[in-house]
Amino acid sequence: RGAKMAEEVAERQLQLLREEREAELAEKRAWQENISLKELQRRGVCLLKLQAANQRTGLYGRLLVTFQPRKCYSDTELPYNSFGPGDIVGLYDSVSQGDLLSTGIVTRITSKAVTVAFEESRDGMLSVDHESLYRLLKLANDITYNRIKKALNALKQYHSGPASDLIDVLFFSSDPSPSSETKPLKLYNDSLDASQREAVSFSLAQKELAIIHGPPGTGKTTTIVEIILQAVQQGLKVLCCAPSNVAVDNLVERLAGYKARILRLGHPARLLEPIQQHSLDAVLAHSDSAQIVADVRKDIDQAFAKSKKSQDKGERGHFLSEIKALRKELKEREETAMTAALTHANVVLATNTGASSDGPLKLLPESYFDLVVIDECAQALEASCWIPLLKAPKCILAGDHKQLPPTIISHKAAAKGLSLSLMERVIKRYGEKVVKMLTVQYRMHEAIMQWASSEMYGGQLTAHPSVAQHLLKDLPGVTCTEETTIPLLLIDTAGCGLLELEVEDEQSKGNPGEVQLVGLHIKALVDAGVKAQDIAVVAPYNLQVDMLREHLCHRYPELEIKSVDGFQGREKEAVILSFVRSNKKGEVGFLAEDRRINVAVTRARRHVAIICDSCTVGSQAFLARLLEHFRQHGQVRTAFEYLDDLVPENYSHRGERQQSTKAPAAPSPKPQPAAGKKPKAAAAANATPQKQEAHCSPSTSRSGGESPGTKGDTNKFKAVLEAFLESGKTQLDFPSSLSPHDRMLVHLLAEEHGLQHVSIGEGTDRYISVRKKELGQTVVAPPATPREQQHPPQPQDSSGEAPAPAEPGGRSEWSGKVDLKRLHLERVQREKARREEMVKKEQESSADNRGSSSRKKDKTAKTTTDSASEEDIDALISAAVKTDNTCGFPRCKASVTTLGQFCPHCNRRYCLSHHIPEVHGCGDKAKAHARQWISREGILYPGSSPKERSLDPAKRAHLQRRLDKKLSDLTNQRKSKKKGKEK
Ligand SMILES: Nc1ncnc2c1ncn2[C@@H]1O[C@H](COP(=O)(O)OP(=O)(O)OP(=O)(O)O)[C@@H](O)[C@H]1O
Ligand SMILES: [Zn+2]
Ligand SMILES: [Zn+2]
Repeated sequence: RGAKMAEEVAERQLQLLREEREAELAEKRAWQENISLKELQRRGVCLLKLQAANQRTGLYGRLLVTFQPRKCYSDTELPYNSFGPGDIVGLYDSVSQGDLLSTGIVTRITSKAVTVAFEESRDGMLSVDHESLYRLLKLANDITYNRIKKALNALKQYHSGPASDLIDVLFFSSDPSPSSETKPLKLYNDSLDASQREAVSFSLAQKELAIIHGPPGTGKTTTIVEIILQAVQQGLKVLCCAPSNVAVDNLVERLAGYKARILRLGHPARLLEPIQQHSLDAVLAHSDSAQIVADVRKDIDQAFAKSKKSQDKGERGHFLSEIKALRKELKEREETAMTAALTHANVVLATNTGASSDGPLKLLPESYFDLVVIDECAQALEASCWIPLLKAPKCILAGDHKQLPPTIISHKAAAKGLSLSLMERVIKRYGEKVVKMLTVQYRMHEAIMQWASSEMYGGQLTAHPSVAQHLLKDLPGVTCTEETTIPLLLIDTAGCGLLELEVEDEQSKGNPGEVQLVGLHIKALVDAGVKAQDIAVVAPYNLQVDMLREHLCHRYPELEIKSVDGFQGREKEAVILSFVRSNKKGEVGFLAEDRRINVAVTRARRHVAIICDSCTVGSQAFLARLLEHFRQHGQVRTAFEYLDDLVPENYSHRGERQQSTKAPAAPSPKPQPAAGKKPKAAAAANATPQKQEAHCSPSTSRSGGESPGTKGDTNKFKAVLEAFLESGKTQLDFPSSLSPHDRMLVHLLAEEHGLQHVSIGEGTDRYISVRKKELGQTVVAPPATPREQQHPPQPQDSSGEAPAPAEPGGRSEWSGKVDLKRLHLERVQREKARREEMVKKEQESSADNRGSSSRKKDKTAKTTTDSASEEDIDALISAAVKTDNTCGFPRCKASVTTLGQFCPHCNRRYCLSHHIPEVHGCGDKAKAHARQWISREGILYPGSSPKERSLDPAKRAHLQRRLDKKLSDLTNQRKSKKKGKEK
């Protein structure tokens, strides 16, 4: 029955592969026909204008030619390309129109040269001269296809052989045999954790099949290496494969560290010595017969050179037949040496296709191997796994089927099951019986891991203590900033009008606004000392990847910018994700694949920043939960904080209009059609809270010019509020369908009209409620929403003197002028001052050692205790001002009588270089305040600071005064700065 099933599956796989092959060929054809060579080069699949730098004879008598860019300049590098070892390329004459000279395999690629191995062509010798220009084009890889096809045909006809029992188990015709008893193991690596140890002994004890499920960072390779070493110890011969050269090299490198006798077949992707020395080429070069083989090759090269020089046809023919004879001799000698190398090794490593029987493995007997190990099995086509699987009675599959499956060009073939990996197929059937999952991860900060764990891995992951709390700030050379001390950051563009580009192609989406935000966040990280090489920018769409590269590559050459799919298997200290999608329909396209998001997030070790439109992206439940996780456990910022020229006129009233002619290359969103706005205004007029999907059509305009939609909204809300003021009602609830931006408008207008307002409810249920103020009384938020805060605006004189007592219910003077942009500016300033301070501190510290600063220290200490005990803040301030007219910062002697700034958090005055809260130690308080404030604006969700609880009214008023004071100070500061600029 197993044979029957195997036959069916093999037949079906063959059919799907044919479809896939067709799709691949069609794609390559389309490239060649419709796309210019330049464009192909830009896409990395073509290299133009190459010169042959050198040629020699390699393994199997193949001609190895190294190509370099034309030597116009001394130090030319190859352009960006996606060529890799094992790729099939076509060699073309650069001048003539597309003459295919030969096809070959890339064997090596560096930044400056690519080496291609050309098979012996039927009609004699390929001749490459050193003057002409050539181009290389990646071709559909028919070697891979043919090898897979061959393996499937072999599977179809498999009657008896080493893999018979395994085939039965993998096609469910017989259950896995009970596992054997094993002695306790003596581990090679005794730092393995419990789950890894369990996986090792389980794998060794199983008869036919074991699966190791290794979630991100759980040491899957570490575990496999131990299993292989143990198997070798037991005298087994192991064939170890993976779908990609990179994954194979990874195993080679790790096994080499244990001095195992290993042999790497095929073309290592990496040129590192520890890997190269185990390649078949290198092993043969060191073998006994190496000298003879080398001599024969030299003879071939000489005969070849002579044949080229010779004019006489007969003479040339003579050389060519000599070469033929020499090649035959070479082949025999090489095969003898290869067989010796293969049998000497205990572990043979190759890609799945590299394990094909048309390669060196044909030299070994059929039942040679005892165990096949396939790493990254969830990323391999099942069909490709059958190439190695037919060679042994037992297999161990390792991988993570919760990450992305193999890339498949034909959507149809994928849908019909081609993308279902062997690993997933078998797990679906046998489950626990054959799987062990690794559960301790050594990569991510706990907060990053937690989401992936609960969404994808049944909540079973734990973070190893060595990584559980690690942050960017813990890296050498990185200073503490807001950005380097948080593992999760969500930069939300909801309501900011940063729409995705309108491109027809579902595959290529871009978002210039997000590109900008990525750039700003990178700058913040790099300024804090994070190395660009420790940062990755990951986007799900290639167009966005291109745009990000264009914008960022020259500034940060070390920065890696990749698609999610291209970053699988990798990790970085900091990962910035640009989700791209921002549209009214809530379309998320590619993002709807949970596994893609899982991969994207779990690349990060210490910091993940997601830049997205929470409105669009949040329309998908899985993504909504991701964003919610960030709100709960991370920090949330709005894009308004970053982009100065994004703040539309309505956010900053009275002549503070942004003249943002310097707006970056971004699509100017089309003005919203008035009709689209009507329902919202009508809903607002109805003024009944409705539970419906948050309506979040981006209603702001990037341009500083007229934005009819926004203006219209302002006027409508204004009218609604004015009607309410004249009515006898005391409370007006706006519907929850208002976008965050609209809530903000209402907020600002309410302030202008001296109305109190609260935002109530969570997420999409959130709505804003406006109330008339009763003099001398504070309206308290409904008890159901303890986190909510009113925003009673307090007028403050802004002279920098001690603040006047609060006047509840007074009309706000500054309300309209406050905007989120200010919070951003504030933060920028804080960070700047903080850095300057660090430098200064270093300089001061030496001087301090001898100087007597004790007098000053006493004073500071006194003020601290005062501030801690005093309740009457105003009294305290005047006292402090009287007793101390030098800066409150330890060791600073600057006078603050005229130029000081008051810190509302610690109630002290500081000189201009120390007044920033972060500089003198009030950073956390200031941050909490800023966040709270954003939350209250309704532009963001209140989850950003979950610890903030409802305060009693007195304390709240007190805090409010401090905040107000700070903000008015900042306003003044900005005003004076502006004046300064104008001069
Ligand atoms: N038992 C362990 N104790 C300490 N560190 C470990 C342990 N196991 C793995 N690690 C560390 O975790 C990191 C990832 O391990 P490894 O390279 O084996 O995983 P991988 O399988 O390549 O990655 P992934 O699990 O993401 O596929 C490495 O830095 C490794 O040193
Ligand atoms: Zn302070
Ligand atoms: Zn100072």
